[in-house]
Amino acid sequence: MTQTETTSPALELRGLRRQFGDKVAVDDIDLVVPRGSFFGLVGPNGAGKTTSLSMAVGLLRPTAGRAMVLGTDVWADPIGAKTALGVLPDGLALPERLTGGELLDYWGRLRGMPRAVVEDRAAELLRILELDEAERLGTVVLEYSTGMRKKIGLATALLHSPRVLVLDEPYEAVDPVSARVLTSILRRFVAAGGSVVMSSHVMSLVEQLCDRVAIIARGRVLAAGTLAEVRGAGTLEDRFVSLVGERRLEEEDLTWLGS
Ligand SMILES: Nc1ncnc2c1ncn2[C@@H]1O[C@H](COP(=O)(O)OP(=O)(O)OP(=O)(O)O)[C@@H](O)[C@H]1O
Repeated sequence: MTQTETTSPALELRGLRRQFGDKVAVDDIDLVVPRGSFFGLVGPNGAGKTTSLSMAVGLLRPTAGRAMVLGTDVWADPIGAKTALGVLPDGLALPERLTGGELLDYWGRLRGMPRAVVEDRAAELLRILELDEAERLGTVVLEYSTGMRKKIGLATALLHSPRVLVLDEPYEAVDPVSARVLTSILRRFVAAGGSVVMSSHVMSLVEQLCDRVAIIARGRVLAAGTLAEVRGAGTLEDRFVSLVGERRLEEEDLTWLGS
């Protein structure tokens, strides 16, 4: 490990910006995720969470700004940064005609991992994430349910034992039993010195898991800091709604529904 890696934040976003035509999806975001944190990124639909995370991990080129993983610039040294990263992107495009085990084998080889290590870890991940039955039946990813796809995506993120995990809505579509397993995995990962950045719409989950939070809306950071700093005296949901603004259904809205 280099000096920079031991002292730099897990993730650092500086002036990160992304435009799609005239639309500013991410508007000069600055965020620092200290090493060893469990960081939650929350915001309403279309806030810019996926766009920010995609730029942070080298999947989407920023219009401006920088993203650093353990001090390594993601865009200047993509291989260096990606070695340290485990990523669960939004809508992960997976090779559909492979079984989960074959997919992990392929992924491990892409990362240059020894075959035996990949085999052992893949078998363990499939068992722990309860994908082993599908594997035994030869189910290919094309036939996976939404939650199963999420789980095999998580397995690919974990396979090479990264130091920073960046997960876009990892709990979405995952059943409660598997969600508990995932929580144990992530907590153990952080306890062992890893760092997690995850986006979620489930405030209670973020409150339960994360020690640091950022609330973003319309491509800007509205609040960031420790969970206690961000939520203040109320709940995270209270703070979220007060910053983002509440929308109510008026009496005259949708009167045609159910009439
Ligand atoms: N490829 C694209 N082309 C044009 N606009 C885009 C593109 N990707 C994202 N956007 C826009 O950028 C904004 C931010 O989108 P983004 O997917 O980052 O939001 P999000 O916070 O992840 O939302 P959600 O919670 O609904 O997943 C939205 O207005 C979206 O329409």
